[in-house]
Amino acid sequence: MPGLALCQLRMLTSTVRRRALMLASLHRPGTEQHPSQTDYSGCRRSRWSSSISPRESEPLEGKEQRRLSNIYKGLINGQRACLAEAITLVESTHLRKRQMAQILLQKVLSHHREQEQLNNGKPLAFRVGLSGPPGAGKSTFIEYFGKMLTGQGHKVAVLAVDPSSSTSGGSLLGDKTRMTELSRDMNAYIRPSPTRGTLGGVTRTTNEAILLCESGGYDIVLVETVGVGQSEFAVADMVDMFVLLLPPAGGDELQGIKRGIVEMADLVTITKADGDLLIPARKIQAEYVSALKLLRTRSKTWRPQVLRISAKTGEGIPELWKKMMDFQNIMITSGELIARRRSQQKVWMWSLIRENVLLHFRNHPAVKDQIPLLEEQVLAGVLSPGHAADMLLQAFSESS
Ligand SMILES: Nc1nc2c(ncn2[C@@H]2O[C@H](COP(=O)(O)OP(=O)(O)OP(=O)(O)O)[C@@H](O)[C@H]2O)c(=O)[nH]1
Repeated sequence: MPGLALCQLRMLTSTVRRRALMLASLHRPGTEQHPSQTDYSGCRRSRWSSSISPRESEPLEGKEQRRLSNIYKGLINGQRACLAEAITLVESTHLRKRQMAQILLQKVLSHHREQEQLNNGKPLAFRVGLSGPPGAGKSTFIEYFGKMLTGQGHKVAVLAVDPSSSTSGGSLLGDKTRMTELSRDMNAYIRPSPTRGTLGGVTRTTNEAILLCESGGYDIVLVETVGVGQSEFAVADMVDMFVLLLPPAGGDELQGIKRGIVEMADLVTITKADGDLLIPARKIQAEYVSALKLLRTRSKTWRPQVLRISAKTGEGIPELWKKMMDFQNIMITSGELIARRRSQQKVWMWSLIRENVLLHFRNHPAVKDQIPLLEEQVLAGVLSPGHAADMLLQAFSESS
């Protein structure tokens, strides 16, 4: 390895170690710092202008410290306004706000771990992903289900991952007007999908929002996504249980459902099983029962099942909740739930790295101007994709 590269690697290793030690001390009980005391001023500025690491931050000003401190206190005391403010902070693309968000998240993580220890190591909340094609009946179901759960004394948060909102500028999912009753319930918190950002960015902020909701005392977190694009896979990677909602319609309407996503499902739920739709719902249920037998299972201890529900009559919904709790108990007892969460942390870290590295690459002066030209040549068939990628990567590595 050339001397310069070796030297850079050593510097990077020591920076990473220093930072890991600093964060570890933030997590250790008894060594937590108040957000306002967390000072990263001794750290150098990174060349990665797009990075969101607190390593880059200037010390917090007094008013920023007070703001973070108020948000944190309000959040852990269950104040919805503070939860909303905390999520707005993590969703912000403004660099300074992202830095503040990271400081808040460190503190929240530390609080979260303490609470889990007090809870005998058991998770504080049950994270459930809900996905299905447009019109499957997701919001009608969440409205009914959410009300049932708050009626039983739970606190329910509904978060949305909606890739279409980034392009359309409006959020389909989690929209409060879709769940009028639940949005008025003081024990429910509904957060629409952010209307800006890439899917990667939206999934990162959703992961962070889950943590914030849990710290705000919400013991059931429902993460809703529309069954298009890659968002269902992203959601399956951030929850304890992934539930697929399918309408009682076959053929064309279900063609968009990817086989891969059925494999991710811990439960398949056929919606609208009432009135004239009851017979088609039974038929679809039987089809999915047969199809699931052929698919490999994700868990060693849980076999996915197919249920029928109606959010209009409420039929099947208490049974669905019972199945969900069975799943949670089995997964906690077998240790799979904790293992799933741990591996999700790694997936999350790598997806963050991928997103940041790609952004850095695309914006790097050595390649930025070349990208449109090379893309054009690849599209015209003049240059092979492999050759174009090699040229860009070489230009990048030579200048880094
Ligand atoms: N009969 C019957 N109709 C239902 C039921 N649940 C939902 N619907 C109807 O199905 C349609 C779509 O329901 P939504 O809850 O808006 O579906 P969604 O999946 O949230 O739709 P998107 O917002 O497009 O993703 C509406 O007209 C609902 O009234 C049900 O249990 N029974």
